[in-house]
Amino acid sequence: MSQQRHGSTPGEADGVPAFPDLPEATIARLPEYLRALHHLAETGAETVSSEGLAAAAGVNSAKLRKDLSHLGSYGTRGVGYDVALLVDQIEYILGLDKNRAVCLVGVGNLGHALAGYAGFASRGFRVVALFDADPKKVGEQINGLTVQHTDDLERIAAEESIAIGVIATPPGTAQAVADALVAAGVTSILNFAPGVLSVPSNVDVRKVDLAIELQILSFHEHRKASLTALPGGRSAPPASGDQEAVGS
Ligand SMILES: NC(=O)c1ccc[n+]([C@@H]2O[C@H](COP(=O)([O-])OP(=O)(O)OC[C@H]3O[C@@H](n4cnc5c(N)ncnc54)[C@H](O)[C@@H]3O)[C@@H](O)[C@H]2O)c1
Repeated sequence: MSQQRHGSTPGEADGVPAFPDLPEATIARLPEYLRALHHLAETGAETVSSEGLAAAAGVNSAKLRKDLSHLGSYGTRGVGYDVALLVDQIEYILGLDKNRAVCLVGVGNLGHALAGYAGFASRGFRVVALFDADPKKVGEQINGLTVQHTDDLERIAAEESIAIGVIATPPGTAQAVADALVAAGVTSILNFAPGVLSVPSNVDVRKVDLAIELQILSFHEHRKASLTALPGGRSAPPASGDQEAVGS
């Protein structure tokens, strides 16, 4: 089966619905495929085999083929996947062609690092506003943006059509910040503060917690050490999916 041609809307051909209902795990892997594809495109590659792309993305090739089949992408036998076409398809599904406006709330240690990170723009996101509740932070310039007071969040969110809010405030204030973002019309939240946020059903929340990732790695360390300590010195087998992102 062949891939769709450039310029067509992904998902309209081959009986694939215009907007496929993707498993969460597939959605989580699409950005990895995209990163690998961008790298391949930079090196001049026009096509890539499923094995090559799977290796570059750090997943197994059967999983990759299944994921891409959800997009109606099957590659061409003996040729593989068209790199530029697959980039178009994945960017379309992820909505990255929209160049969405993002705001950041909480410009402390973490917030400074996030606000100064150039990688958001190169991956299709415009960080358009920075907010903090501390008057001493208001007015500070970071990466061409001026930190604004959270009192102005609702007005600026409307003016800038902000769709995604990033929370980098202390955990004790994260719920109030989430409430303010929701009241301002923000419907997606990336939360760096530890804890669970309560939001309406139309709002999507993703959380990032490096301490959880470290705890998972700690489990693997613990498991390896306990297996090595078994009588007979049995060595620990690799855990399945060791090389893949947690949650993929
Ligand atoms: N997810 C991760 O892996 C990870 C890593 C580091 C830190 N964190 C979390 O990120 C958050 C920020 O950490 P930090 O070290 O940058 O803290 P910080 O104290 O340096 O910065 C917090 C900022 O939030 C502001 N703030 C407080 N209440 C606010 C409110 N209601 N509205 C707007 N701004 C408000 C403060 O004025 C301050 O500028 C914490 O919740 C921390 O636990 C998460």
